Order: sequence, then C-alpha cells, then structure tokens
Amino acid sequence: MMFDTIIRNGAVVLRDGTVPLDLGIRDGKITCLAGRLDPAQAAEVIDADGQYVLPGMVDAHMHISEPGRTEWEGYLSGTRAMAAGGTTTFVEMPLNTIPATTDLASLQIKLDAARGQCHVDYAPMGGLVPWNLADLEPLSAAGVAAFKCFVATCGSGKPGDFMNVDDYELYRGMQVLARTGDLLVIHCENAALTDKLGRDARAAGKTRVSDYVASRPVFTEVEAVQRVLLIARETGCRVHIAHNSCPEAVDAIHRAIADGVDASVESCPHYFLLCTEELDAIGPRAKCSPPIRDRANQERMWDALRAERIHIIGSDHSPCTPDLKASPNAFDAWGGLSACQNSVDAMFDAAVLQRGIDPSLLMRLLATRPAERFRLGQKGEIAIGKDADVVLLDPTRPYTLRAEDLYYKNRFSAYEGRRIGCRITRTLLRGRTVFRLDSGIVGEPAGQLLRPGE
Ligand SMILES: NC(=O)NC(NC(N)=O)C(=O)[O-]
Ligand SMILES: [Zn+2]
Ligand SMILES: [Zn+2]
Repeated sequence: MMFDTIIRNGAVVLRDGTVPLDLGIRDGKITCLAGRLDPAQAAEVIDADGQYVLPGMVDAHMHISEPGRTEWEGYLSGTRAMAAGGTTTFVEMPLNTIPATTDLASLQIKLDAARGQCHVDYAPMGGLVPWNLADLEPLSAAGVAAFKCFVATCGSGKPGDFMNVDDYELYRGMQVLARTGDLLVIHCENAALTDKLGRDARAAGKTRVSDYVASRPVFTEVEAVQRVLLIARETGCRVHIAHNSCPEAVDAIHRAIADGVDASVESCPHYFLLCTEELDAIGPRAKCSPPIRDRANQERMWDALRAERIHIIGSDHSPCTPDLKASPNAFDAWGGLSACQNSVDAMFDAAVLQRGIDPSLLMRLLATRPAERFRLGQKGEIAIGKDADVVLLDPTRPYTLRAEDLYYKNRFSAYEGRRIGCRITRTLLRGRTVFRLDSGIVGEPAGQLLRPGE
C-alpha cells in the first residue's frame, strides 16, 4: 500500500488557497497532495465530498488546571473537547494549576499529570513570576514552548499559585529571556487602574458584567501593552501579547514591530463573536479579561483580522466549576471562558460563511501562525511532510450548541444556544481519527509531548 489513509474529494484549505485535492497520508505524515488519488492505494479511504479539509488548530492559549484544580478541567476532558472542536495541538499556560509551572519540579508534575491522558499533542509553557528568575534558564533548557507572565493582577495568593510581576521583575525576566531567545507571552492590563476602578464600581453597587467591562476600559489595556513593548525594545526580548481585545492595542503592537521589536498579536474568538451589549443577558460565564468590548469595537477587530493585523487566534479556554460563575456579582465570578471546543466551527461560521473571509486566512491565524511562532515546525499546515493533523468541516450542517454537546469537565459555555452554521465531522491526529461526529471520541489518548524547535 502506498498510503495508510486517503482523504478524497474535499476542498483542501492550504496556506494560500482552497483547492479540490486528495490527500495521501502515510506513517502519520501528509505524503501526497494530488488532484485524484486511486482509492485502491490506501488501507482506509475517507470521503470528504462537500466538506472543507482544514489543518488542525494549534491553540496557543489553553489552560488545563490539572493538578491542583482538576475539578475545573483535566487533561482527559480538555483534550476531548479540543479533539471534538478540531484542535490537534495546544500550547499550555503555566497557571491555574497548583503548583503553577514555574520551575523544573512543577514542570515535571505537569508532564506526569499529562502523560497518557491527552487526545491531542501538547507543548507546555513555563511561567515568569516574581520569585523565579533563577528558574527561567533551566525551564528554557527543558524545552518549554514559551514563557507567560501577567502584568495585570492575578493569582489567589495560595502557596504554589501563580502571581503577576511588577515592571522591575518583568524587566529582569525579559533580560534573561532575551539571552535564552525564548518567547514571552504577556497578559497586558494596567494592574493599579483595573484593580481600583473595579473597587470603585463594587463600592457603587455596579456589579453587572457590563459594569465589570466598564471598569477595565480600553486605555488600561493599551497602556500596559505599550509599557511592555517599551521594555521588550529595551531588552531585546521576543514577546507575544496575549488576548488583545481592541484595535488600539493591535495598532500599538504594529508600531512597535515597525520600530524593530519582535512582537506578535493574539486575539480570541470571543472578541469577534460576542459584544458588551449582550453580556448582561449571558451573565458571568462571559466574564474574562481583557473584557469583551462593544459592537463598534468588534467590527474594528474584524477589520484588523481581515487585514491580518491579528497574527494568532487562541481560545483562552480558562474553565472553572459552575459555582464560580454563579454569583450575581460579576466581580466575584471567575474570569475566563470555557471555549476551546468552538474556536474552529464558530470562527469559520462567523468569518468564512457570514463575512466571506478567505478560509486560508482564517486557518493561518488558527493553525499556521501559532505553529510557527511557538516553533512547532511539523504542525499547523496542510503540506507535504507535515503531521497529518486534519479536520473535516461540513459547511452545510448548522447546529445549535447545547450543553450536552460539550466535552468539558464542566459542561457550560457562553455560546450555549448559539446557532453555528457549520460542523466538524472528523478530526485526525497524525493520521489517526481521534473524533467522529457520529461516534464521538475515537481511541485511547495518543497525544504526544512536543519539543519546540525539533
Ligand atoms: N487565570 C486565568 O486563566 N486567566 C485567564 N482569564 C481570562 N482571560 O479572563 C487569562 O488568560 O488571563
Ligand atoms: Zn491572560
Ligand atoms: Zn488565558
């Protein structure tokens, strides 16, 4: 047999265009792309007639809170949700677990927890916190995909939990990472302003989700982005600005890039799919930071996406138990969306089906660019020699998202009740089917730990 699997008759979304092609897969790699392949040449033939054939999403922004807060999300449930949602690789944030991933010992704890439990491939990040300057080089040598820090306030204060850095700690950390060459992912919001504006709102009894949004105005995000970029320029550290919510922040990053800073722009599906005007109806499950902004902001974010001024779209799946989203006071609720299962279908619907955006452009943001930025060279693209991480999406199969469709440990989402105009019917990881719409998750967890740069 020439191939293990052939995927026939699909509309294959390549880096620069969508082409009717057959795909030949052997030993987990894409080995052939051709107009027509003879089905007799493969052990398994998958008919993708009428469907798009997409590269699996490379989700650069995922929180799995195992161990320590495993009741929020575990590797098994989280990676099932990703497989069902068309994500085949994730880069994992170093926080929400106890302990946070800030030294070699805590990295080992994460690797031990993940082993044998992941249905998709994974690459952990290390954290930069106020006390771990000496741990950055060992973590870099251990092969973490990147580092992450917060300049906004974060952490519970519990022993072992994550914590934000101040400007001095950021500067020192960036000096080290400039030497090692690692990428630093940064959550940018002005800590003093957002903390104290939030305190004022609470004191005034303004506790709806829209009040929470108003307590974190655009300029508090932009100020932090600009400050961080200034320190990046000073130190030469490569930076990736996480979850940009507004065009002003995107513009600030592009000005820094023009000025020679090695920086990249991330945003998330919820900034394109939701807006402040609907948040009080959805409630605290749509609370996140930076917050979801108004409809006019959202339209300008779509303009930035069309112009490819957004480089990467990551889910920022930051799940929790339902009780943490139950408080009527939005300030008390957990900040973060359960979202990783619907990055591909909801964005494909909104971008390609509703707005006529080129599917290749969308998949560059969801797959190709994150693979490149996080040095996952075998991922992120349908091309000869790449891993056969492939998603079949049916654009004629709308559905309404229900809680029972979700694979999260806690089955809720801000998108419940949303009509999504297309559906993922199959996901392959390195050539093997890991999800089928008609039968659910397929096979035992076969996800592998990725070593960036290899
Ligand atoms: N601790 C978190 O998971 N935080 C996350 N939460 C959001 N975005 O609301 C994040 O990435 O900042
Ligand atoms: Zn963040
Ligand atoms: Zn996050």
